[in-house]
Amino acid sequence: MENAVGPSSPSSPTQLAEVWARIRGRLKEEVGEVEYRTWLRQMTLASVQGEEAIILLPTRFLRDWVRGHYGDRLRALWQAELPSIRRLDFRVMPENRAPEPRTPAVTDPRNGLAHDMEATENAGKSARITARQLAEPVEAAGLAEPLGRPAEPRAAEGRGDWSAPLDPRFTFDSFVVGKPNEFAHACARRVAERPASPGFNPLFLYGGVGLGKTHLMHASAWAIREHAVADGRPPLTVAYMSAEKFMYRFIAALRSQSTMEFKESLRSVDVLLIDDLQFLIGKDNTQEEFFHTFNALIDAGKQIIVSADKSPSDLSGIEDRLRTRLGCGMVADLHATTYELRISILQAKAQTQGVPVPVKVMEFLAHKITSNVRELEGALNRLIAHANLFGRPVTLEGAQEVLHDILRAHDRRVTIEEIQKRVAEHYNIRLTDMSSPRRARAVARPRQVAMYLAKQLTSRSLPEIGRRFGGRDHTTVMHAVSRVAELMQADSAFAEDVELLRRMLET
Ligand SMILES: Nc1ncnc2c1ncn2[C@@H]1O[C@H](COP(=O)(O)OP(=O)(O)OP(=O)(O)O)[C@@H](O)[C@H]1O
Repeated sequence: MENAVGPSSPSSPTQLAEVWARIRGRLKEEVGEVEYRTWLRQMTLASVQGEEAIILLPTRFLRDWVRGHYGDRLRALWQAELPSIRRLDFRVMPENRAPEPRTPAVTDPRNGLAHDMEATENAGKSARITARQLAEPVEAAGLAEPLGRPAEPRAAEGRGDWSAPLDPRFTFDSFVVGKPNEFAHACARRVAERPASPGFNPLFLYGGVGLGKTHLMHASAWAIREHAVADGRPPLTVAYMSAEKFMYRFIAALRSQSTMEFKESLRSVDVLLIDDLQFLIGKDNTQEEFFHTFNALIDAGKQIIVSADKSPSDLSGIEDRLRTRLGCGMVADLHATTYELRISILQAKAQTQGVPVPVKVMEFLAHKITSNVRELEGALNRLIAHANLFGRPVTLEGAQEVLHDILRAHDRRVTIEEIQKRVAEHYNIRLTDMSSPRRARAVARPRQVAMYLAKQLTSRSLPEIGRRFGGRDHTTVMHAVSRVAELMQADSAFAEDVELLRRMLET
């Protein structure tokens, strides 16, 4: 591995990794979590050679997109960190590289209609395929390929931009089954085999962050589509979107007086996947629209799969009639991972990447990173990227060094007192006001922020948090948490403030 040269070069691999982590962190702050997760999360730094940093992406489509949309910004961020870097070279990860295209990439992928079709065709599971393409004709679908091969790009047909791409990595093949997720997995498989059968419609998947809800949803959708193709049935339309996106599309349709079009486009799908339904809590109008869409699809014998962080009965803030409907199919939860499942997942992921990872390192990770699979996967990817970058094997010592920041965050327990102190300082109020009965907004809002952060950053229950804030009731805490979440959605400056506090508390 060649490091950067020049006066501002990092002197060690760890420093370079830190530079890269900072650049990613900044970009994430600038573009926001959702955009970052969609387009940028899969970037890997391959090497720094002289004036050039080489960045890898899993597909040609993503490479072109990232280069086209974020290339300049990334270069500026690199220059701010290491002025010696003058160029960025975006490449497709070698194992995913596909032959050059016969046709160029087409149209904006955000409209859910088209992308670098041939990259998808050639890269198989490594490419992103839009929901629209799931509905491509059978002849073009290629039965031999698990994901099918999309047809030639069509002209945009104005189906709206309500559907997001399914993630080609999220299949049943890549899902590791263990005790905590076996029931949810069995349900998702059952739905994939016989969609829209009574008792399994809707399928409601719930569980904590990063435990595989989205993965299972997408896996079902891929499989439903494959089965239809294999049985020679007409192609199915699968639409996937977050509840948040549903709301924004709905609002946009209201504004542009095109609600009929919105309704029709949604009601014409065969399978509807809605992620993170909890976002609709307190959004009564959107809930109502969703309720009607839901009923229309179920009545028409279409499959719906929904994910959320809580079971239907615990989704307070969602109208009763919708909660009842959501719970009337199959409800399956994903439990927190066990040590055994974490080890199995690490083994599977390391094997896919083709990099030997010593058992000791896997045990270490499985012991240390217990929160969710996303973090576990992220840590492993970082180790592997590091090993590739510097041409060294993965070792336990290396892992401790490379992951020191993640491990520190996991070792660290933020206390409610620290949160109160930090928030009080930030908003310039007295610490005692955290537990005082004062209700003036100048103190009530910071208090709500502190309650929200206490819920996010500690494992304390709502009643316990309430007790620490001057003996308040758990419903007050609950209200504070949803109010702050709502304000964060509506006011980006406020959201930034809260995120900043969270970061300060986490480090
Ligand atoms: N059992 C598993 N086997 C393999 N990979 C898994 C498993 N569970 C989760 N993952 C991986 O962990 C990451 C996070 O999973 P996913 O996005 O599905 O979580 P989620 O429950 O939808 O989280 P969120 O609540 O944040 O939306 C994904 O990369 C997914 O592939």
